[in-house]
Amino acid sequence: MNDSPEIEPILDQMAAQLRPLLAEDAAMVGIYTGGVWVAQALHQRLGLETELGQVDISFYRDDFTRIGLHPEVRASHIPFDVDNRVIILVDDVLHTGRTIRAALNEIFDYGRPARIVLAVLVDRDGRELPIQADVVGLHRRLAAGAQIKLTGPAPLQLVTRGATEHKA
Ligand SMILES: O=P(O)(O)OC[C@H]1O[C@H](OP(=O)(O)OP(=O)(O)O)[C@H](O)[C@@H]1O
Ligand SMILES: O=c1cc[nH]c(=O)[nH]1
Repeated sequence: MNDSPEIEPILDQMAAQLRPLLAEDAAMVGIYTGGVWVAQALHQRLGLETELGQVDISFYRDDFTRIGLHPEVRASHIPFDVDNRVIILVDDVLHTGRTIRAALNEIFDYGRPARIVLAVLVDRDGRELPIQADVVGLHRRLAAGAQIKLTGPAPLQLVTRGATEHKA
């Protein structure tokens, strides 16, 4: 079901919430795939000088040894020194929290940031780890089998698949 709200105003709102949290040398990292699209939009709105970083968390997944490698693994690229920096970590959907756990592990392999701020376009229910976002575009409560997916890169749209959404 394509029930996509307008994404551009949500991105504007997220950028406005992020602005006061930025230190002078703040940098941004997006998680492939959808998180990179959202990060590109926020990076541009915030006018960050540091080049956008991208991570593919496939090697850091906690089920990696069970399911193996996704056929389409992209190279992670963090083109700045993470030590002592404020890093804005961006993803499209926060669900169980396992992707964010993996991304944090990967970032810490590069160094020790001063702070990591988490921004997500959609915060849906179903957390399995104690991870919360600092900036959220929209909240969704979905039935267990349902999925909300960001399609893109242009236009960015949210598509809900599976069971019916029961509460916004
Ligand atoms: O909180 P979690 O339960 O970990 O789920 C959230 C992740 O699920 C989706 O990624 P997916 O693995 O589908 O990859 P994609 O971004 O390439 O579609 C989404 O983009 C988030 O990264
Ligand atoms: O609904 C969901 C859950 C996990 N990942 C998504 O992209 N959507």
